This record gives sequence, C-alpha cells and structure tokens, in this order.
Amino acid sequence: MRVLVVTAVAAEADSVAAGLGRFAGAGVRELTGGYEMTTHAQFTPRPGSVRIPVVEVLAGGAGPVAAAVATATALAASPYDPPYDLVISAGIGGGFAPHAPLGSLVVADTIIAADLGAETPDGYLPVEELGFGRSVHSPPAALTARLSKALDADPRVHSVLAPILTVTTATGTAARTAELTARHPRAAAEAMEGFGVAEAAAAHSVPCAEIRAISNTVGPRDRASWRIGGALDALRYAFTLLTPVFEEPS
Ligand SMILES: O=C(O)c1cccc(C(=O)CC[C@H]2O[C@@H](n3cnc4c(=O)[nH]cnc43)[C@H](O)[C@@H]2O)c1
Repeated sequence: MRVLVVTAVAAEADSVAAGLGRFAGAGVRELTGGYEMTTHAQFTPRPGSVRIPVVEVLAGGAGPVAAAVATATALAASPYDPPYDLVISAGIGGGFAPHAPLGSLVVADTIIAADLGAETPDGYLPVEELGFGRSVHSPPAALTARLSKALDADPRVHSVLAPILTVTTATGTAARTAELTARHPRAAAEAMEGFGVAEAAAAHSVPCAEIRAISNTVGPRDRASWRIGGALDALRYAFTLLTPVFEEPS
C-alpha cells in the first residue's frame, strides 16, 4: 500500500516518521511548491508480497488551505496511478470532553469543516443548506475500522472512532465549545487540516483518513495546560501500531 501522511508541522511529521522508523531510511525532498517532504520508502517486502508498501510523510503547513495545497501538490507529483492508495491527515488536536482525554487518539469516522457555512440570525447553516459545496467527508468504514482495530490492539491505548472537526480558528472560549458541541455532539476532536487534506484526496479519487493525538482539551484557551510532548509521543506510538495496516493489501 502506498500511503501519504500529511501533518501540519515538522514536529508532527517527525513523530509519525519515528513511529514508522523501524522500517529504516528517511530523507527530505522539496516539492515544486517548496513544501518539505520527509520520505520513508522503508517497508521490506515479505515473501509473497506483490507490492512494496511505501509511506511518505509530508509537513504541509497549518490550516485547511495549506494542507489542501500541499496534499494536492504531492498527489499531482506522484508518478504512480493511483498516486497513493491512502492519504492520512495526522497530527495533534484538541479533544472534546468527555470523549477524548489528553494523550488519547481519535480516528475520524467523518471529517467535518465545522465553520464552512454562514451565520444567520437563526443560527449557523452549513454550505449544504446554502445550496452549494460540501462540508463533510466520510472515510471508508472498512478503512477506519482497520485503523481503529490496530490501535485498540494495545490495551494501553485509548482511541475513539468519532467525527473530527476542521476549524480555521482554534476554539478558545466556553461559548464556542458549547456551540460546536451542540452542532456535533459526537465530535471527539478538532484540528485545522483534515478537511483540506480530504478535499485534495477526493479530487484525486484517493481514500482519506484522519488521526489526531490529543494535546489539549477544547475549551477556554489555557496554553499552559497543553501537553504537546505527550500528544507527539502518542502520535508516534500510533504509527508503530498502524504499520501492519499499511502492509495489508489495499
Ligand atoms: O509548540 C510546539 O512544540 C508544537 C509542536 C507540535 C505541534 C504544534 C502545534 O501547535 C500544531 C498546530 C496544529 O495542531 C492542531 N491543533 C492542536 N490543538 C488544536 C485545537 O485545540 N484546535 C484546533 N487545532 C488544534 C491544529 O491542526 C494545528 O494546525 C506545536
């Protein structure tokens, strides 16, 4: 399986790469847009394998627009058809209580652009209700089940399969938290790239997933309470558990 993992920042890409690291060789290359790509062409073919799995990790920038541009650039630059078998948006994220505590992992069953719509005096309307565009991507259920099962195989890991919201402004007040929770009661995490990655993947007809390691609780902004190091460790460990999935036939 050929997999493209897209993170926002280099620290997240490094954690993903470290999780994949037992498969060796890493490098960095520039894409035409100037994005940094850490390349891991590191899976050893097993007897009977017909394809050599390759996972590439790309730090594509923060926010849905940078993420979409970076992902689309990487997909267009691939010499393969299809360009990849799977694209994963991965990184740290905010967790909605009580679903996703600090250090836990969230696999998206839906990837939702939570602020792609319009405010009205009667409340928020997503683009679907405005009559244009889309604000939801649904990764293939069989794929998310495989990812979740791989994480749940380790009893020390707390993972949840739930909606992940993509926002362009990180939530920092109780009022905004309540609004998002009312609209998306099952949402377990928010981050800033998933929907952009998913849009680019969809344009190339490549399945997309999103995985977040929780660094902070969504709520009134309290930067001192963020546990970025712990979340980066959880992200790294998640990718050690996920590597067998990438070795399976797509
Ligand atoms: O300061 C650091 O050392 C550091 C290391 C790794 C990552 C960061 C980031 O700030 C990453 C930004 C990235 O994280 C996502 N994120 C995390 N928490 C939230 C949240 O509560 N709401 C929305 N997004 C969140 C997001 O995807 C950002 O792009 C810093």
